[in-house]
Amino acid sequence: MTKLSVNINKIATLRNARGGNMPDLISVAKDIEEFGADGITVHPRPDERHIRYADVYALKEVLKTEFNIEGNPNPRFTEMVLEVRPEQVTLVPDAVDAITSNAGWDTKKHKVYLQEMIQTFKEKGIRTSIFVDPDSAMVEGAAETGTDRVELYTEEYAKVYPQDPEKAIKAYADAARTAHSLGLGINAGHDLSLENIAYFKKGISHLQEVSIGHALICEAIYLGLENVVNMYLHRLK
Ligand SMILES: CC(=O)[C@@H](O)[C@H](O)COP(=O)(O)O
Ligand SMILES: NCC(=O)COP(=O)(O)O
Repeated sequence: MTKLSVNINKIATLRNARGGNMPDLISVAKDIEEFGADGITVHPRPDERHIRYADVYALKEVLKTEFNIEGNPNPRFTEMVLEVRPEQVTLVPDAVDAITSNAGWDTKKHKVYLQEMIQTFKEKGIRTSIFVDPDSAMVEGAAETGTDRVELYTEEYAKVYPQDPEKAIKAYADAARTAHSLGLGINAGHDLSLENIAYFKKGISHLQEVSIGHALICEAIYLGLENVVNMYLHRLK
């Protein structure tokens, strides 16, 4: 069984668009858990353009499933994660102005830094995961940091999948084999969707968890649209 952690960044994006509290992030997270998801993921960014730091503390109070906090472990992020103590922290090397995550860690170059950060989080009992490209050398570097898991950055898979699924999965299957042989747990995420998730799951053995946000929220809007349009039409009769 692969766990599904729903990334709710986009719910916060929508809420922030009007400055009020609609949709209510906390209620949505609780509902997502009720609907059966295995966890909730958030990725607070320094500009708080979607998830706010205050949201993270509020979520911790109510969540019953696994809480996964993603981000670049700058001092503010690190302090928050250590206070909140989620089940999992996923370290992502995103630049302050990045529109979204766009690369995995160079685990060789940043090995000492990552070792220190991983130890800091693990001392508080927080499971750790390092965001990496599907590159066995980077997975090996991650293993040397002492992390519990890696998260395979799946944007490239999602991009290539529609033209050539076999080509799209190859590097990920190799990287996952390396990770498993080194005793690392395997997570994956970024641009996974209803279209590409089943093939990914089939091709990656020992896939423990996927975190999915952007496509899942788009799909939820689209799949709910006909129903809601009809509910309005009914009220306008
Ligand atoms: C770590 C990762 O893969 C990201 O997909 C992420 O958490 C999404 O962040 P945004 O919602 O800010 O694009
Ligand atoms: N770790 C990936 C994640 O949380 C969600 O990524 P996306 O589905 O929003 O691209």
